Amino acid sequence: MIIALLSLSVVAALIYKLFLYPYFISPLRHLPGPPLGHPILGQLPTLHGENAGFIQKAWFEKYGPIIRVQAPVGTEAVLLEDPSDIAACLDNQKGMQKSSLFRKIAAFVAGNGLLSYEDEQHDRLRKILNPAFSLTNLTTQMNLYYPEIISNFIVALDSALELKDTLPMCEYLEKVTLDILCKSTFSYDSGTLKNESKDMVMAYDRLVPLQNEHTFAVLTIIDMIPWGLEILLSKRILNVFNALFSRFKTFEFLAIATESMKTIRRSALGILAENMSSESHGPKRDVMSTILNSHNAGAGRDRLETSELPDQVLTFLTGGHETVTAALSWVLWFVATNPKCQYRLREEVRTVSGGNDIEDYTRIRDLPYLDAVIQESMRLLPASPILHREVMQETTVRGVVLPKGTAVHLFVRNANCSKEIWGLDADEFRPERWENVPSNINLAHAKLSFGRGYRLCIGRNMAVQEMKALTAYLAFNTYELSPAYKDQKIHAEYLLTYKPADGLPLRLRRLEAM
Ligand code: HEM
Repeated sequence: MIIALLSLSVVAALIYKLFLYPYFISPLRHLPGPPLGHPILGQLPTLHGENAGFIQKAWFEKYGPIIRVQAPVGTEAVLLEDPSDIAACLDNQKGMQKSSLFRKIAAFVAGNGLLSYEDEQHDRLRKILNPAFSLTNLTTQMNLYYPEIISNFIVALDSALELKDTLPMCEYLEKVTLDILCKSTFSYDSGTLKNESKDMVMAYDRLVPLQNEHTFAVLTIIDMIPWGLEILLSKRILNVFNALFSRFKTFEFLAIATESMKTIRRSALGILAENMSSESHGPKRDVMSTILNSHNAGAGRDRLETSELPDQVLTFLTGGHETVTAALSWVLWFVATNPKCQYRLREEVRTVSGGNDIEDYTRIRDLPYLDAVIQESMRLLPASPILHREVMQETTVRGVVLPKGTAVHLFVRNANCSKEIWGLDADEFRPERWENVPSNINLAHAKLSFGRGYRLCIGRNMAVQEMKALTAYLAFNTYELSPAYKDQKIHAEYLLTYKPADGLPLRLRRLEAM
């Protein structure tokens, strides 16, 4: 009898969620939008994938700048693509916050930090961490890896090129960006380019592939059960049931992630303890050492607890590695497929290089065409093409009242390609557009690839600096890049970052010494 009643309530709840609510009750049901899609998954399969952002372009063209779609299991999402709407949402700290599902997942894979916190916790941490990313500190951090790690990259490419002329560029970029990130954020030699097997790097390598559709599907479904995700991802449950999880394919990722995170936290604590010791601490100027200095000097709320430190390392790894790799991959793609741009870039870099390398980074930093190429690549193919928000307090967008709890997807990639801002050739790669930006263009709306507002990417300057250094010094000063095969097209995938799905094979030819 009880089982029959339970089954009946589940069926009734499903009918309500999947049919009654979206078609007859939802206050957003009158908003234009595509058909509700798959009864369980809704439009989820079209929201992610190879052409994230652009596949929905047709929807925006057909239904207007604010549309409603069905997300999994009866949940709804509102999609926005207009740059000023997106900017307003990102500025609206009280009304909209980062989606709670994303924050729970971020807490699981990156610990307690900027990616998972909101409100006071976020404001406090941001205030403590901001100074470590100041422009003065960035220049010092640059000296920690430039040009040494970049030279290691050249060596790795050169030795691979002895065997073949086409290389999977993402593999090499992932290595060099991890080495750079570890060095500049906590003075750690991760040794990835040299294929050294370090515990922390191996653990991180096991963590990255878990960012896949399976993981997101399982976590999204469990999040639909009240407190489901909070309980499942609590430290106690993960520790006690680890062995059990590893026996089931569906939950295996939980066991792998838990073990990897433990190793990363343990290693990070060891490295930070060493950095804190008096003799090594003084001269170090990496991000974590700067934070540790204020940690030692600060008091009360302005001081990070020692227990909070390893999670900052995890946050920087999660926020700053895959994103830079993805963004750099697209720069290489555009340059390889635009010979004129490559020629001009090389000519510009030559003006500041002596011989085969550029020892002084400050000479690269201000090169206008290099800057334009990076901006243009990040405009067209941003590493984070969609930002996810959840309405916290009833909010009005374009005259539409969005009730608390509504999921809002902000299509940054579409906004970046606004014809109103950039004109009819907005979808084309044309770095020259950045050299003379008309004064009527609102740059604050034209540059959303690092987000905006209180959650604006904390590592944006570090990322651009690194991208400029690698682009100028490595690829174009010494190599000629071209597609790996005739009619090569972009094969991309999007989950947390938008990146090449095929590893970005490119042909490289070493140029004669200049
Ligand atoms: C090209 C490379 C990068 C891109 C495209 C990128 C993009 C973004 C975007 C769009 C956001 C805002 C997310 C939102 O509002 O939901 C963000 C936030 C963040 N990024 Fe980046 N990022 C990059 C590099 C980095 C680097 C190098 C680091 C650290 C070393 C980093 C650390 C973070 C952190 C911690 C946040 C959260 C900030 C907060 O909520 O206060 N990112 N990033």
